[in-house]
Amino acid sequence: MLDNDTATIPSGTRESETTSEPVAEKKATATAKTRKKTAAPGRIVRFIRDRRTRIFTGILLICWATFTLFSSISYFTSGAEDQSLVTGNTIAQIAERGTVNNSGGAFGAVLAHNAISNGFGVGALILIAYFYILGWYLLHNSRFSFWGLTSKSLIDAITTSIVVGLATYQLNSWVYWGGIHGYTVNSWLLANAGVAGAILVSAVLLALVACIYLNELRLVYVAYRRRVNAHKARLKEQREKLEAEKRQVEETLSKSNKEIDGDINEDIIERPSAQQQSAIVDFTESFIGNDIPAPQESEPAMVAVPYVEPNDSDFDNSSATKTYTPENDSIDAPNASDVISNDIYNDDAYNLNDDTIENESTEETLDSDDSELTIDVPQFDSEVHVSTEAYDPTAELSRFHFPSIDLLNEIPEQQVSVDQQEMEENKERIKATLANYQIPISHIKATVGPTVTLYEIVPAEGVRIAKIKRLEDDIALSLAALGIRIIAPIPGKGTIGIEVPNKEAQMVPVRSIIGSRKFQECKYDLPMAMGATISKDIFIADLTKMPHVLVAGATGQGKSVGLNVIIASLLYKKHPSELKFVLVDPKMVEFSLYSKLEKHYLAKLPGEEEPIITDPMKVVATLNSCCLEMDNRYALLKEANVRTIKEYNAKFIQRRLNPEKGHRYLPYIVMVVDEFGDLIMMAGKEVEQPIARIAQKARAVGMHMILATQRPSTNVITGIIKANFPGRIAFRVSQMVDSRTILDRPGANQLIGKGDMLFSFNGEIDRVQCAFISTEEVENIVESIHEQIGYSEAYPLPEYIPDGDAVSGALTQGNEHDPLFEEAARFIVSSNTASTSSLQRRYNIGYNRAGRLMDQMEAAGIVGPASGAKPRQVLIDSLQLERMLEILS
Ligand SMILES: Nc1ncnc2c1ncn2[C@@H]1O[C@H](COP(=O)(O)OP(=O)(O)OP(=O)(O)O)[C@@H](O)[C@H]1O
Repeated sequence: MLDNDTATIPSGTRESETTSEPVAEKKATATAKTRKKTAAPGRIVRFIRDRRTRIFTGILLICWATFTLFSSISYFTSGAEDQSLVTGNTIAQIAERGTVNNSGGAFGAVLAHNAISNGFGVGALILIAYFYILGWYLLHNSRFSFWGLTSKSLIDAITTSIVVGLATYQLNSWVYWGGIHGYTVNSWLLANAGVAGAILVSAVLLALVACIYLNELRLVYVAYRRRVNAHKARLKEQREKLEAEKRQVEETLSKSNKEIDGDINEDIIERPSAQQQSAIVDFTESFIGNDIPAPQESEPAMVAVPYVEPNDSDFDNSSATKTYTPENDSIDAPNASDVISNDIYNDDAYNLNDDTIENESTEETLDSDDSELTIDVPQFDSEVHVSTEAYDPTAELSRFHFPSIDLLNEIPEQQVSVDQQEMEENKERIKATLANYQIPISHIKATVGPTVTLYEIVPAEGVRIAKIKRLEDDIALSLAALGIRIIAPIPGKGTIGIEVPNKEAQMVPVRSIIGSRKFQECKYDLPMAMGATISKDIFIADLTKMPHVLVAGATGQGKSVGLNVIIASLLYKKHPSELKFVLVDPKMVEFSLYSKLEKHYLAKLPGEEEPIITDPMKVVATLNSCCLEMDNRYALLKEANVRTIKEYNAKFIQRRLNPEKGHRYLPYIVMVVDEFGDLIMMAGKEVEQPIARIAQKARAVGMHMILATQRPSTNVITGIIKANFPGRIAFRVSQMVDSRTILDRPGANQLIGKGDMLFSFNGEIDRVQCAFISTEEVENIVESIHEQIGYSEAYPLPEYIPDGDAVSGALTQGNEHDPLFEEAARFIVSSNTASTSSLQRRYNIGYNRAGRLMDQMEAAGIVGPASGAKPRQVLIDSLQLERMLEILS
């Protein structure tokens, strides 16, 4: 430290050392003295600021404050007895004289007496608090304003002393509650300024304290208001909720009553009186308000008792307003916690068709002399009547975000390769060629597209269109260009089009299509962004309208790119809960990239390892399984009384379909089969049949198919497939006959390749330049989805067991039962309904397998024989079944 100090001696001082020794010595001594003086306060400050000093002082202050607090509290209780001892004696004398009552001993008694009676009265407690706060700050090494805290505390203590002193001035007490200080100040004020003056001074002091703590007071007030407002909002919300629920219950009741009015058989029905009905509403309301009444004999036992059943599907915590049903003959009494849930499914609501309603939990019949209801209500095909919150299919993956558009490459628009001169020359050639055949034209206009330029001709009056059409080859010859296509006439335009390929084709980046406003705002159910038309319009088609698409084109013409664009555009628009793909790829390389989407977007057979199907035999099983899924979906639609998947899902979202009855949200399923021709060659009819079934029927249940093939020959695209695939995409094919197979007309053979395609739907043909998506872009999209949380597994397709194969043969011939036999038998017996469709739905199996199970149960004597449309009879109970299963095993 000293060394350092020496080092800072000014240079002038050092110079003088060399000139005169004695002067230098004097100066050095003086400097050292000054330095000593300045070093001393530095050390003190450092000592005070030292963390250890602060902690120790903090502890000391807190101990001191605690001792003073105890002594002061003790002083208030025992001070009167100690007063004579404390007054006029030193601490040593008090200790010598005898026992003091103060818990702080002689010292505590004197301390408290001086702080309270001789000091600030109860205001002394503020000073104790001051020591606590000070000690706390020091202990925690917190930054604070010492003088601010000290002055505020003093002002508080003085104010308290004066205000309390005035308030207790007349009080005949052993202690000055405002201390000597308060008493003296008030004596002076009362003597000189009167009572008004003394009150005014107290009021001014209180106002001063209020101003000092204004900010803190404001914060307290704001916090208080916030709590009050939050409480009000909560109350309001609860009130609204209760009102909404009450309205729903009333609506339901009135609907049910109307139905009852219509159908009740007068002989056996006692209709509830108006009084009973109002009691019912009250009863139901009290449940909704979580206030569950204990079952009482006089209470009307009637519909709409909310209850919660464990739900094994997506609908955890949902409750159902369930009433008496023929199956359970009773109502499960809810417990308080059960009733908290709001979601209500009530497919079963009002299926009252038996007599007395029983409360199962209490084993008591809820009837009384005047309120027993004997009701026979016809079974309605009751979809739901009460719904609260809509079901959100995306809830399970609510944090899923769609791939960003930035994952797609931004490719600057290329220069259009058709120059003005080329265009003019082509126009002249077309005119000249037509003139050679005496076809005058009144107008010609060119539109430059990404791959072709369209020359639109308006022929002079009286010219026959067929005449121009016949000149296709002549015009092509005169233009010396390949791939000329004549559209005569252009639908809806009244002109004739001649498409002439550009010398250089322009690529259409997928980003320009998917990122376009048209696509982003597109409301199609399954939008396929295809590319750009000749007039550079963005071309989007809705797969649900197609509803199945056939894609054909010679090798290397852009099929795979086209399929990737379709898949990518669907991924950009559909949430994983809304769409599933079944990807079939016999080439094994085209769709392998998508395997990472397994837990988000893919559907596969149970137990299947690979999410992309490559083995032709597995393709057969998968397609058949898709047929089962289609059948199951139809069964669900039928039960829900709707015709399309959209109506079904809408009903399900409104919670009008009970998941416990097998209903579920149905995602669209898009099956993409690449190299369909190879599959037909390998598996023939086995592949064709399920494809034809799906193509014929699956549209309504949201299952759509895209088949791609290099060989658009008639033995691949058979009549039955063609008839059921109205949407066709043709990339370039080598022969006109292939074009005819795929499009029913020539044209695809005149395309120029590299994504140049014809899109045909319902007889209308559009020439489109397919958007280009690179493998890297596909990878980016897949990766951005893969890295997000998905479902626990791929969407399970129903298990498919082929008819007549080894397994099924063994099952039936060798008297061996289906692996599901025991489970299914228990299900049938416990539910007391033996219907094949219920097995189908419950186990997600096909009709054949469910039928086989039923036959096996019939053979085992569990169910009776089939009797037309009626369900079979269940012949045994659970106990008998268990005994039978034991014997069978
Ligand atoms: N829309 C497009 N825009 C620009 N170039 C394209 C487009 N589509 C395809 N191409 C080019 O054509 C090449 C072959 O395309 P693609 O792999 O899709 O052909 P394919 O018809 O699937 O062939 P194969 O049947 O042999 O698999 C691509 O690598 C690409 O260079």
